[in-house]
Formats: sequence, C-alpha cells, structure tokens
Amino acid sequence: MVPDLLTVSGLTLAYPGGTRALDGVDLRLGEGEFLSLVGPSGCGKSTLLRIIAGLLAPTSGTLSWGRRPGRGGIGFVFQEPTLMPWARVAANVRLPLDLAGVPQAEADARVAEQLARVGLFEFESAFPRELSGGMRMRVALARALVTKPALLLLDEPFAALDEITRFKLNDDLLALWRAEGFTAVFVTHSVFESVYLSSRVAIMSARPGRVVADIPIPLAHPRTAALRTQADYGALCRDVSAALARAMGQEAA
Ligand SMILES: Nc1ncnc2c1ncn2[C@@H]1O[C@H](COP(=O)(O)OP(=O)(O)OP(=O)(O)O)[C@@H](O)[C@H]1O
Repeated sequence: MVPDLLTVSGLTLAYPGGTRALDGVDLRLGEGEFLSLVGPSGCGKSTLLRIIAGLLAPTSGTLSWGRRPGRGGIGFVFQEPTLMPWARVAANVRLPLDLAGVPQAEADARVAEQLARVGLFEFESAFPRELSGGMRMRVALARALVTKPALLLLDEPFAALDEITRFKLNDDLLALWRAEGFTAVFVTHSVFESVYLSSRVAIMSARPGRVVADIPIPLAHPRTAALRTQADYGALCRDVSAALARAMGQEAA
C-alpha cells in the first residue's frame, strides 16, 4: 500500500449564497496515484479540487497531508488553457517560475526541458493564437508541470477537444505521469476516459456531493489505444457506469 499524500475527512462546503456543494466528503489519496473524480454535473467536483488546491476553505471537515507539497508543489490545469494571448509559448510556460523568482538561466532551461516533454520544443516562440486547441492544452500542461509539482489537479482539461486529440492527450498525460511521478486528481465526465487514465476512480453523488464509490483500476501500463477495445477495460467501464448510475439515483440498465 502506497503512503497517503492526502486524507480528506468529513469535508463540507456551503457557498455564501447558501448552496451546499459538498456534504461529508471522505477521500484518501495515495502518493503517485492517478485518481479520477466522476459524478453528475454540479455535484461539487470543481469545488473539491479548489479546496484541495487551497483556493477555497471548507466550511467544515479536514485535509490531512502526509507530505505536504511545498511551494509550487500543486499544479492546476483548467478546462480552458487560460494562456496569456500576448505572450509567446515559452513566456507562458515560464510564468510560475518568474513568479517564484527562479533565476533567468535556470528558468529558461526548465522551460525548454518541459516544452520538449510535451512535444512543443519547436513552438517556443509561437503565440497561443498560432496553435491548435490540443497544442494550447499541452502548453497549459507544461506550465502546470514546470515547477515539478508533487500533485497535479486537472479539471476536465480535455472536454473541449475533439476525440482524436483527446485520446492523444490522454496518452501524453499518462506518459508524463509515469515519467515525472506526480500524483494526479483528474475530473472528467467521461467514464471511458477515467478508466483509461486512472489507478482509481472515485464516484460522487449528486449535490451536495460526497464520495459514494471507489473503484480500483488494476490495468497494466503502458496503456495504449489497443486497451480501448479490450474486454477487461470494457468490464471496468461497465462497473464505473453502474456505480455512476446508482450515484445518480437510477439503476444501470
Ligand atoms: N462561486 C460559487 N458561488 C456559489 N455557488 C457556486 C459557486 N461555484 C459553484 N457553485 C455551485 O456549487 C455547486 C457545485 O459546483 P461545482 O462547479 O463544484 O460542480 P461540478 O461537479 O464541478 O460541476 P460540473 O460537472 O457541471 O462542472 C453547483 O450547484 C454550483 O452552482
């Protein structure tokens, strides 16, 4: 059993307007795991990510860190790449290092290394408008990973991309996860994507959300396109779909 990076206990969040987004979330996150969060729209998945990132304080409940990620230790990737349109790719990726006061030469070297890892080394001087949607998302991934975070939080990062680009980015993200060893929490609406990527899938109930099922995904790595048609992958997708249907208050067909 891997050591715990984070244990979330009895987490509740009520927004100032009165909306209760989360109610009693219990969740364990092991070091180096790839955990997907799946649940009905509005069940509080983004809210939970924002609390884990420290961007939002819970109303009650606790977050207990095994080894607290240090400064720059949590990366966040949103559904939109949120790049600075006036800045070149390299400057966009370097932003977190500039904010942390990393010396120029070291920052340049780390940006070059990270751009190579996401396959964009030749595009360091391009502007975001000159890139495809998938390439822009890779820039966002590079920016989130350039500080070498212990924990990477991803909030539906590939939802706006076409299926071919999405599959490619799934493979790229898995390769980065295996090479760099960060822990990942990935929010998605796609059961297929969650099973393809994860070592565990946590299912949340409708709002106010809590974790109602936790399904291990013991598929071997490396995972490749061939997996998508394999019987064991299909069986796990059915398990996650059935758990999601139960969480939404309806039995699976
Ligand atoms: N800043 C806010 N102020 C008030 N209510 C909010 C705020 N952010 C989210 N909510 C509400 O909290 C609930 C949970 O929202 P959240 O975005 O966390 O859900 P989600 O599961 O990520 O949704 P989706 O899957 O549709 O992206 C929703 O009812 C939403 O309207």
